[in-house]
Amino acid sequence: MKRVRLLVFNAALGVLDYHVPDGVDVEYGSVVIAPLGPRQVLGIVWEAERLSAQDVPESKLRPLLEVLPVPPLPQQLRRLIEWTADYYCASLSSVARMALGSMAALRGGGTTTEYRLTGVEPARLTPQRAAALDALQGEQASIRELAELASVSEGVLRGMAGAGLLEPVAVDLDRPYPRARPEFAVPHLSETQKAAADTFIASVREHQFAPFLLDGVTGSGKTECYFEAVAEALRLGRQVLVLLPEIALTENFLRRFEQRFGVPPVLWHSSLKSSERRRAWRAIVSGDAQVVVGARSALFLPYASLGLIVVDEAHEVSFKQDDGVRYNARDVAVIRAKFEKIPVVLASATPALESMQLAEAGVYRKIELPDRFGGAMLPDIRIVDLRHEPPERGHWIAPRLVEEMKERLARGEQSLLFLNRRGYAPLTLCRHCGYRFQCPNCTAWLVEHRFSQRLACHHCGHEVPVPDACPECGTADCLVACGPGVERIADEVAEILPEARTALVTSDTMNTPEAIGEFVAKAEGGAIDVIIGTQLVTKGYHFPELTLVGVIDADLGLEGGDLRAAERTYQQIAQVAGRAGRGEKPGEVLIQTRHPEAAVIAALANGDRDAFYAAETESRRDAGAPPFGRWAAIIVSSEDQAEALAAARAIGGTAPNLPDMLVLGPAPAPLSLLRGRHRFRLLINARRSAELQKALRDWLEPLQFPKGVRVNIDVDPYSFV
Ligand SMILES: Nc1ncnc2c1ncn2[C@@H]1O[C@H](COP(=O)(O)OP(=O)(O)OP(=O)(O)O)[C@@H](O)[C@H]1O
Ligand SMILES: [Zn+2]
Repeated sequence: MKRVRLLVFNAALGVLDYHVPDGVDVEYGSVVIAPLGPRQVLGIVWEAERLSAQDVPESKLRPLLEVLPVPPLPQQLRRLIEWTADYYCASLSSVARMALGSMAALRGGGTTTEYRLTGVEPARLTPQRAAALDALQGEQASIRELAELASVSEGVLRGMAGAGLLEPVAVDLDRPYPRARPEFAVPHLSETQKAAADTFIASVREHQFAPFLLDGVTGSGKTECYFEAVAEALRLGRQVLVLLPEIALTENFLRRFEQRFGVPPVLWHSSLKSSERRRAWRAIVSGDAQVVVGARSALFLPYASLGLIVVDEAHEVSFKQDDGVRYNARDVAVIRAKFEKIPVVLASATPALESMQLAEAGVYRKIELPDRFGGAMLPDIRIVDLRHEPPERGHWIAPRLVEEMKERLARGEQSLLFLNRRGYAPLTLCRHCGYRFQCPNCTAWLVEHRFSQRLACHHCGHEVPVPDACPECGTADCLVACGPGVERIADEVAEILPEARTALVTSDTMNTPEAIGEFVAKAEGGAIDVIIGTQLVTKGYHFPELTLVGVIDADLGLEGGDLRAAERTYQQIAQVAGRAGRGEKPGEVLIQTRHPEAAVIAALANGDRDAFYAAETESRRDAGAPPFGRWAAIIVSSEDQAEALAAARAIGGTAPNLPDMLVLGPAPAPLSLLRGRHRFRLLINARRSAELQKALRDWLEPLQFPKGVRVNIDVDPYSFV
């Protein structure tokens, strides 16, 4: 090639042509450095006919500077990048960026320097050094990462290195990962499990596109089944990608994986240290990484020879990314499998309605595991009607649930209380003047956190200490906490069962792998009597002694204008209920509600999943909602309210008039102020036949907005705030 077209990592420019100097070898997919004005830019060599660019005469082309020493991005991945950009109305470069690791990873292996404590403990220390010594026990990372961990400046750490308190360690960036062993601990599968596993194994061997919906009740052994497919891919020397919805779940997964295959898998997520990131990326690209477990961002990496993708807890909404490229990793995983010609397994006990529909239509092959493993029964589910059995004044746990918890404690069994609300109380107000604490940057109340003694915004992170007096009227000791968060429930448990050993499980308390690991070990070892947690404890865990689950407020998720509220409530409660009675003892679930008549609550109480899906399907069909119709959202925001409104009106005013597309709005978003930006939304409801993305592009591309305005398109939105 003498002339190449590059996808460049510069949002404004996008595509540029360059000259290839003599003696330089490039292929499609090569990652290169090119000159751009006085600077340099990273680019990927792309098929010229697939990207339109300005025609520049040969003589004006500037030469490429360098081809980076990494394998070219494979063709299947380039097609996936194009598909994703097209489907989600995103720029190619923003999608392609997710395929590349750090610049350092692209530059090649070698070594990097990390630091760790030497163990020297001087007699006298500055408070900052003392704090750093405490915080950095057992850690090894770059100075910058350690500074962040210890909340001190890099200067302090450099000083400590100079004083011999920290020592440098050379880290080989390309050191290989230990090899996973498919025969390390082969389980004895039940007949149904074996049939499922054999189907997956055959499919891995075939190396053809095959989407599966693994629909198995909680505790049926879905993991064991797809592990057999992983084993087969390992035997064949192909790579496997397992996507999990949250980093918090990886800890548990790592342990199970290690028990089965003898070594942990390769991790990929946003909080890896830079050296781990480089090592993982390079191993993924070379094919050395056999099994990669990650959050959604692992989906776009340039695997050398992918043989299988698993999306576990595939119904989880966190597979949908809500900033940057607004893609749904579950859906893109299926598309990737198609381009790679491999099987993809979507595993869930509560599949999304969209997935069920695709299975029914024969697009996905449904594999069912209708029973729990080892003869365990699904738990008994009962309703506590809070209108007839209210908790005591100022309390949140109804008497019947209290009694059941006491019984469990007496028998040495575990209980789990679920409330999907972090903090102590969602609203704080002044008893004297009615003042409510609100976030200055967002349309949201500040949530009280008792442990940290702060009022915090869960949207932007704004925090203030809890004041002694009302900031409005100045009255002292007049603030009241309204409503419960998990911290408040934990207080109540301490009051009613003072002798119980409790664990509070939220993203505030379980924010490191160590904390999660410690919790799991304690819960499994019977050192915890009552677990109180948010959605973090609803899935993935297997505690055999856990026999009681209490849902504190089943109505919580049904409030608000979310189009998937009923489905989400169903999934969340069915999942948390699924933690009960997984061992030999039967489980029981009590659901506290004020709306026992609501279809979703009734379906849960009757254990009638089909009834729920049938009712939900009908209401979606009536509303033209997915999977029967499609939604897209346009979110317009600016720090200036008038500017945002004007832009939203301009968009609304030029809305296309198409027979298969209905445009609603603009209207102020429910979160009309978020991180200091004023927000307006338009919602588009389209028939399946509509060319939705094309219509959106034709509509929005000609429009021009002031610099401060952001216009985001959200195709298949999950968030309606
Ligand atoms: N064939 C088997 N042999 C031994 N143990 C098994 C087998 N199948 C499942 N188990 C055990 O049963 C428990 C439940 O299995 P697993 O966690 O895979 O279920 P799951 O379907 O993923 O459940 P959930 O959806 O609730 O997370 C686990 O502890 C698992 O190790
Ligand atoms: Zn805020």
